[in-house]
Amino acid sequence: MSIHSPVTVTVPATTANLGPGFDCIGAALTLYNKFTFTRLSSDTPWETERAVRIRVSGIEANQVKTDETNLAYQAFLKLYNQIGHTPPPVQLKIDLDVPLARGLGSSATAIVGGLVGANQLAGEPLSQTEVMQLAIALEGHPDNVVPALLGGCRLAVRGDAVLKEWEICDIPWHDQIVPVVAIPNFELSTQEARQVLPNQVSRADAIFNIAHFGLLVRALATGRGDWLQTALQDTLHQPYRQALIPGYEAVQTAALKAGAYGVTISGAGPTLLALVDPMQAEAVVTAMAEAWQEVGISAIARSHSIDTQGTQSAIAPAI
Ligand SMILES: Nc1ncnc2c1ncn2[C@@H]1O[C@H](COP(=O)(O)OP(=O)(O)O)[C@@H](O)[C@H]1O
Ligand SMILES: N[C@@H](CCOP(=O)(O)O)C(=O)O
Repeated sequence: MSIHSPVTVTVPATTANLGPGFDCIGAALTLYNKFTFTRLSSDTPWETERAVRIRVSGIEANQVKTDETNLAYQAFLKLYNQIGHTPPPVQLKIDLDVPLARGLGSSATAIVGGLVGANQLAGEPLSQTEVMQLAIALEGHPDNVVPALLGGCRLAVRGDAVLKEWEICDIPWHDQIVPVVAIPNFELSTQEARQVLPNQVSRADAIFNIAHFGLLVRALATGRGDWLQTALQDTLHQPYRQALIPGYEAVQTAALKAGAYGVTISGAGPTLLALVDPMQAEAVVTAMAEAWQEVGISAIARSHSIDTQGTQSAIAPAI
């Protein structure tokens, strides 16, 4: 069997929405999934039956599909379809550190990992912007795939008659604002968490979110932690999703009591995100994990940094 150079794609987790920025803003975190694609020649027996062989390791590995319906492989196929080439048979190794269906962008890592891996194997026919557009189309919203691909905190604005394509803005994030995530041991799929949202909102709610989003962006840029509790308030998704997250109130209260600037749902949940001063990070981590424990739910809490690199790919020497 001849095996070509493996391509390893490392994709960061994300925390999307950041309160009032529903479906628009997200930040990459220093927590990663790895996707390694190895193109195989078509002269081996198993390859005549199956186009892909998938191995998954790391946390919750047994929950990830290992057949053709795997999301990273579907994204891989999408890119080949887009460029009009027949996808080669591949071996895909996935190493997981991002927990599934917790609001930390695991699906975004799979989509970005599959697209970038395919683009590399195909000799980079698509630009990063074209890959990003495919990723947004596959995920259905930009706020996790864009920071996963580009790193940092990113605002995505849909194109219109003037701006033909998505406009992506880098949102400055002050180094004295630390993200703490508290991840409970139950899943909440993004699909389920979107089903509870109303299709229409009132003018008052729209104005509320516009004002709070402006405050959020200024607070993140300037390090005005005292603005964050207010700035993270939202009327578009959080009021409807809280009921899907047992322990929400208790964990939020505990984090604020321990000194967090503010608390919000990470992505579609159930992970809760606290923004904190670096000196308070440890106390907030402990308080959030304990508060969840007290309502009978085990949880892992930890602080991260904002990943500024985005998705990285590396080609290993041919075996
Ligand atoms: N590494 C992966 N490989 C393949 N599929 C994945 C991977 N990570 C996540 N997924 C798919 O995405 C689903 C979770 O997506 P979603 O509900 O949007 O949650 P999240 O908030 O983690 O993105 C998983 O149930 C799985 O089907
Ligand atoms: N804006 C989306 C974000 C989903 O992010 P994820 O990390 O939960 O996939 C939403 O809130 O539905």
